[in-house]
Amino acid sequence: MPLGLHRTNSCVDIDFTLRRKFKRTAFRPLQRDVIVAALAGDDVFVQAATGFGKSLCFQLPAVIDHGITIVVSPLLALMTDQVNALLAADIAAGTINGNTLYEEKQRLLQDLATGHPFTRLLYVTPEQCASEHFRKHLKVVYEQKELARIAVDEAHCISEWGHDFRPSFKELRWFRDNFPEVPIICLTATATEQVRNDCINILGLSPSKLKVFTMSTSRKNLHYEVRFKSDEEDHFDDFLNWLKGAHRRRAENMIRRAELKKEGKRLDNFSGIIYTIFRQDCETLAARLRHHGIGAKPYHAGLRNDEKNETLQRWVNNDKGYDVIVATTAFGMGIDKEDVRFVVHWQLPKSFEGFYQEAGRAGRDGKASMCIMYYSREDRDRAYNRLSKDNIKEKLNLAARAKSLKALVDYCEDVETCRHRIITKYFGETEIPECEYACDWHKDSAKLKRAKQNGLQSEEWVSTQREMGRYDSGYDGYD
Ligand SMILES: Nc1ncnc2c1ncn2[C@@H]1O[C@H](COP(=O)(O)OP(=O)(O)OP(=O)(O)O)[C@@H](O)[C@H]1O
Repeated sequence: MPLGLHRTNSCVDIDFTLRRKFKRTAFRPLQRDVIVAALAGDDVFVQAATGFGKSLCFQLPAVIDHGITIVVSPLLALMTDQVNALLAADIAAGTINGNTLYEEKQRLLQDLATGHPFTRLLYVTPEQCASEHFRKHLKVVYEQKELARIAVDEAHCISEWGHDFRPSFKELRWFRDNFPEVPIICLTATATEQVRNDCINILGLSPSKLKVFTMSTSRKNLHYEVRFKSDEEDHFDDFLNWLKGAHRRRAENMIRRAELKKEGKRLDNFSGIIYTIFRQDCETLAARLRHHGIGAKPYHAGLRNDEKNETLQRWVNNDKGYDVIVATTAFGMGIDKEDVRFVVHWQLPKSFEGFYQEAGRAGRDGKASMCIMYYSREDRDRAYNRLSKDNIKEKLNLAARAKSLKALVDYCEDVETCRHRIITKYFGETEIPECEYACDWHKDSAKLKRAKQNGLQSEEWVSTQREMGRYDSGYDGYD
């Protein structure tokens, strides 16, 4: 007899659980269908925009179903954040990762060893899943028919064609090989068709029982804009003017003013993230902004853990002095702060998907938010340069990464197309996304063309400078 669970759930429970446990009044489009498929025991592949609400797609079934759900994620911040939120909702959840205290880890392992765990959702890293000790415990749970489901978050990490390939994700195939009846749900915001196929094949999702849900990657409340620059000028003033302008407009808008007052919010609490590539930029840029009265703080891997935690917490709480975080890549992934009003890329990031995910930290409450990319041809060349150096170190998926970077450069250089359209097309969508003046091209295409003409150095100038060795890569490693 197969060791899978006997499923007797009825859809009637779903709305009740949504309201009672998750304190939400209605599902977002397709969330219900995903949850119904998961509860029916199907394998599920979900691709949906950043901020769509993918977590609910495995959390709600985990609460309804009998047994434990193992959630595999590469993002430590996400695990802690989600576990805390679940515990606050009185749902038994835990995480085992590199930061878990010894006692807590032992408690969770003992819970598994009973075969009938009390924990409903256990968040683990892919590395943890590869440990023999952990696997032994999971087998006990499986034999007791208490292993409800495996959820693989950020599933694109499985594919060598993904922007964030992690070899440890490939080992997750072990679940299907050892627990063939236990359904798997995998979720991502960023998968091209190739990445999607890789996820399905590598995890061994069964074609006969697989439900694929792909939703548009489009986020219509995000306003995308590219601002052109060159090495010859500092774009700090351009950004400062934009930010001060946003503060001013808030102050002048009587209705908004009254709303903020009622909510007890500061006028200058215009929360945002600036992504930079270099640690040094985080420090200097944050200091320059502070000098101009902006509450800005740096965040990078060179800071102490307690400093980073304090900065993150105070930014999430909207404390004065913590409005803008100047961070190296990947800051905020897994942090569910809903009122981020802008995300700025100070330089060209290293992949299209990385750009999309980082920009996607903005406007998770559905309100209009800005995503500004500062682009120069010198930055473009430096990005290609770093790519080749990274590859010397890692020897990993160079072709995929070069393709992704090229797509991002094309996005920046394109002054003939809606930005939302470029993004959805990259992810293989054919439908034209809605864009109501939510990109620089739709707002004023002639102005955009002029800005490119005036703002970028010509290719000839860039190549001459390169040949003369006038700029180096400034590269000291990503965080
Ligand atoms: N049905 C719903 N009604 C209201 N809010 C919801 C609903 N579903 C999810 N949310 C909220 O939406 C926010 C985003 O959800 P979640 O963190 O799961 O996004 P995500 O799809 O994983 O995005 P990302 O890929 O960017 O991490 C959360 O605050 C979550 O509580």
